[in-house]
Amino acid sequence: MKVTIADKLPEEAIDQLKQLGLDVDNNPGLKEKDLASGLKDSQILIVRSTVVNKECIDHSPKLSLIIRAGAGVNNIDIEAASGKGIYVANCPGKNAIAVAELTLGLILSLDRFIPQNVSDFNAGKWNKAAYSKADGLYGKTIGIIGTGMIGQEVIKRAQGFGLNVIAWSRSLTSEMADEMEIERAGSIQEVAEASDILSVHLAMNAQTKGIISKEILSSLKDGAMFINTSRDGVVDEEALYDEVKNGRLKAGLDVFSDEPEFKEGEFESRFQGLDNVCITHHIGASTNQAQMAVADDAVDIVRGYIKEGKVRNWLNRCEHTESPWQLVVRHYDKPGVIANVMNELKEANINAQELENVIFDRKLAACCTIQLDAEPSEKVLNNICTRQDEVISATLVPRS
Ligand SMILES: NC(=O)c1ccc[n+]([C@@H]2O[C@H](COP(=O)([O-])OP(=O)(O)OC[C@H]3O[C@@H](n4cnc5c(N)ncnc54)[C@H](O)[C@@H]3O)[C@@H](O)[C@H]2O)c1
Ligand SMILES: O=C(O)CC[C@@H](O)C(=O)O
Repeated sequence: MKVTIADKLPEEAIDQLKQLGLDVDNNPGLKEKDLASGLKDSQILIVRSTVVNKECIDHSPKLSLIIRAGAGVNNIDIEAASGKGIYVANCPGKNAIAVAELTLGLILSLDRFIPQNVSDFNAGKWNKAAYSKADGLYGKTIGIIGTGMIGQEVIKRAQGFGLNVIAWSRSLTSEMADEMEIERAGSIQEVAEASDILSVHLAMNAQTKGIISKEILSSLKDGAMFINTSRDGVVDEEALYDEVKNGRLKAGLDVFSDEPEFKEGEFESRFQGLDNVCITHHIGASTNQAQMAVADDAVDIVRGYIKEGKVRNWLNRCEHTESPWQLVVRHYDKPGVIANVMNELKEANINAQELENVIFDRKLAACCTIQLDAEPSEKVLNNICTRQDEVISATLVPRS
């Protein structure tokens, strides 16, 4: 089995994949356009930020598993993968601490002008007067949008700095907020109005696109900080640019729309040269600790897939098959038993949507659970049970 790695992974992870007996095509320089012609003979693709588009998926006949060595999966066309029966999995939470650490770094940098201090120092300029005008963080309010893995790590660290935390998240309950010792808000707007710092930690998808709108940004206090370490698309970047250009807001960004796809080289951005903006090179996840944790997780997903046929963190599984019936067939463990059951269902024009076969100790008997899109008749059930040397029992259970 072949695995292609289209981004940089630690050597240790590559060695572990080889030890699993895989043919490893380690090609960290591959870009979206290189993948578009497809992966001719790879069953597994591991990427970080490299875009995996529909063309790649449509032209990769053997591809069966795509692993995002990271959290966000908006660089993978999941819909196209689902249409071709390709598993998509990610490594959630493994880089959350690293991103939270950077988030606090951006906040401190903006408050204490750290990048400008260093840059002036290196240019041989001493400017203590200019850099002695920080506000300080203690006792201020940070608003967190999205209390997933990263949001929660940011909250802990912000509390360590003596910041008050107010948060909005679609699944944040009062009980959870009490446990985290934070204030729960009813809307993003409410958070923005109360915050000196607004930090966004949402996944990027159709519902979160532009969710930090012009209105949200304009309801931030004068001089407030906006921090984005999630994805550029969650914020109305035009509105953000206007707010920082006119000096009303400060921004700390690890993600922005004209982020280069290449790893090293010259580039231009309208955010360059603004003193109230601190931008990093999409390095939220890029600590050795996080990269090792993510890579270990990716290898573990591959291991589970090739050894047990199971994909951990499988993201594009249909949550509800809507199959109204479940057929539970206890049977003797021998060749052709399930094929014969399936044949009876096929003759009755019944579709089996999901199927799981498990085997019992002593390897004599097994149990096959099949989700069906229609109710089999008595006759079909009797036909299945007729083969007494194969089937022990067949029980039909309604799923609703
Ligand atoms: N800067 C970096 O290097 C870096 C590294 C890791 C992750 N990220 C980004 O940060 C994001 C968050 O990462 P995480 O590990 O906290 O993920 P997570 O899955 O734990 O949290 C995602 C959050 O987004 C919310 N969300 C998702 N869909 C939503 C919707 N439709 N409406 C409202 N809320 C929605 C969830 O409720 C949750 O609060 C990732 O998706 C990724 O884009 C960036
Ligand atoms: O791999 C990276 O460098 C970025 C990863 C990050 O954006 C993520 O979503 O996990």
